[in-house]
Amino acid sequence: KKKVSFTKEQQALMKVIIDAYNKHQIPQDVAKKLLQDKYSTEENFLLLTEMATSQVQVLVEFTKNIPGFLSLDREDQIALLKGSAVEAMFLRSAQALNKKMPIGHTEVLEERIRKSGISEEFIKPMFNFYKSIGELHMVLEEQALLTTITILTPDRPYVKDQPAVERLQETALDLLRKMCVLHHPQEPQYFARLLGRLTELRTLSHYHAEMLASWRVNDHKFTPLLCEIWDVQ
Ligand SMILES: O=C(NC1CCCCC1)[C@H](C1CCCCC1)n1c(-c2ccc(-c3nnn[nH]3)cc2)nc2ccccc21
Repeated sequence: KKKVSFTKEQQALMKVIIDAYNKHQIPQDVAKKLLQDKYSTEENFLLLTEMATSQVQVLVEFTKNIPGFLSLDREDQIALLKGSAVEAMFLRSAQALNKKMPIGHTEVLEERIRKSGISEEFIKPMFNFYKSIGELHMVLEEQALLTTITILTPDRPYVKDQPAVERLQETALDLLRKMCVLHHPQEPQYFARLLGRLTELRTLSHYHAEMLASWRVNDHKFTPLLCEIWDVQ
């Protein structure tokens, strides 16, 4: 069994990120709502915009707890949030679908999402991503670090001081690499597989504008915050 040791700084960083990740869960559980009732396409679209709006607020609070994030140039902080919001939403959605649920609940939830009103052509890549995340059986630390690494992506549009972001991301990557060895000792390629999901996530988020437009609703209404962060309307 490979020995994994963490420096004092890494232990402190992990605690801060886990506390922030736990604190900033989505207030009410969208999966529970979807399991309770069947909603119309209009209601589902409204639910999506409400959940996504609260998730962006949660994401902003979470990033404030990432050591070093608030020391970045303020415009770069905004560029990182804007650049990662959709990816963070799909990561959270994947975790919502892959959470342990009573027998049969996951299938009902999956069906409700397939029939929610999003057009067929996007269901496949979206569920492929959800399944590939589920197969990894990430522990909480890995989920929190993966979200952190997604936020701290240096090559987002309009980021001026990329090296400063790279330094922060590298710290989180070093920690994630060790976490993977600790929690998945039998899978030496696990860390590489995890990072491979970020490529799939970026591809999925390229479809996002089209996905939104494809919902069969009369009026695609968004909150002011989503208009800002999703570049819509
Ligand atoms: O609310 C949701 N996700 C929140 C999860 C927590 C973070 C913030 C987003 C949506 C549901 C909305 C209501 C209709 C069913 C889907 N959701 C999605 C989903 C579906 C389509 C788009 C999308 N984006 N652009 N066009 N469609 C995004 C996300 N995947 C989910 C997997 C598990 C649980 C819920 C899931």
